[in-house]
Amino acid sequence: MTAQRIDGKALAARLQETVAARTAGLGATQGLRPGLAVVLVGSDPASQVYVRSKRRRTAEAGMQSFAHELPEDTGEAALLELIARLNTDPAVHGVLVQLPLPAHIDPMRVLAAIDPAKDVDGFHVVNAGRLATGQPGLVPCTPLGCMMLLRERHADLSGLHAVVLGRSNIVGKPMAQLLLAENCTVTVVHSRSRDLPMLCRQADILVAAVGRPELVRGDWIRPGATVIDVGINRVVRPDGTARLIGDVAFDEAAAVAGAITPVPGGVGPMTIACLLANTLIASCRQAGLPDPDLTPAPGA
Ligand SMILES: Nc1nc(=O)c2c([nH]1)NC[C@@H]1CN(c3ccc(C(=O)N[C@@H](CCC(=O)O)C(=O)O)cc3)C=[N+]21
Ligand SMILES: [Mg+2]
Repeated sequence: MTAQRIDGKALAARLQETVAARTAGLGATQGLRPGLAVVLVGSDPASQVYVRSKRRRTAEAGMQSFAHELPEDTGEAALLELIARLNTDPAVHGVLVQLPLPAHIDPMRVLAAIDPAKDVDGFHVVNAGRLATGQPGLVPCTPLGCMMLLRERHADLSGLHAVVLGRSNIVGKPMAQLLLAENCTVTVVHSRSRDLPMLCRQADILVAAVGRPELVRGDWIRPGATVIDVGINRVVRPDGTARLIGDVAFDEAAAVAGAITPVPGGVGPMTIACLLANTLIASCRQAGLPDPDLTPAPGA
């Protein structure tokens, strides 16, 4: 048996197209142009690549992109001051501070400073609390993208057993909340869990988000399960070139699973498309407009 490959790159392109169409509509009917500010502190090369890619996709969607690149030795106070300015800037509807931050800056303080209405990462405790209590807010991009990928395979998740491997605030915990809201039975497992392979084998849906290259082997997968691989691990080949691998040993898992997302081309592209979707949603709410319809136009 070979699993269905869930194509995140194609789904992300479709979502981005829909977001771009709705963005153009907002401009034409409301004179409103969504704006996203992306803040990068320091010069971590991987972060620079991600941030550049976010800016390019923001512009492609017809949104305004505001770039703020601060030196590595920027103080926490200066960063908080910038966030305060972005919070009150009417042209800015979304604020994203790229993580990780340099060690001398407390990420919790920084995330707490972002206006929850502009928190397009969905990392503010107010948005985390809204998600946990079933109230409308902004949902973290990676788990939101994972839910859209799951919908490619499952019309209804009700009653399915979902196992989330990883308990981070940015993926594992919000992922568990979203699955619970879709009536899954949810188990969250992590590095201290006893017998990880046995626990993962219970999963109709397995979401791997631990950041350990190819931790999940073929014999951890229940036959026919849907596997969502959130891992983005950069590994260097013997010849010195780099490649990306997931948290799941793809070939082994694909031989057992019913459906699986690849790395690259799975969750990663959906994360950025959902960032644009969140920026559009935040813009509409700040303008007092209803949420945009993000289901693709017929034939798209
Ligand atoms: N405040 C904040 N918000 C984030 O959303 C955030 C962050 N900080 N820090 C870093 C992580 C990582 N992240 C990715 C986004 C897209 C891809 C992506 O598009 N990946 C492509 C491949 C890209 C490549 O080739 O390097 C793929 O999987 O196909 C990956 C990783 C967002 N992050
Ligand atoms: Mg991917």
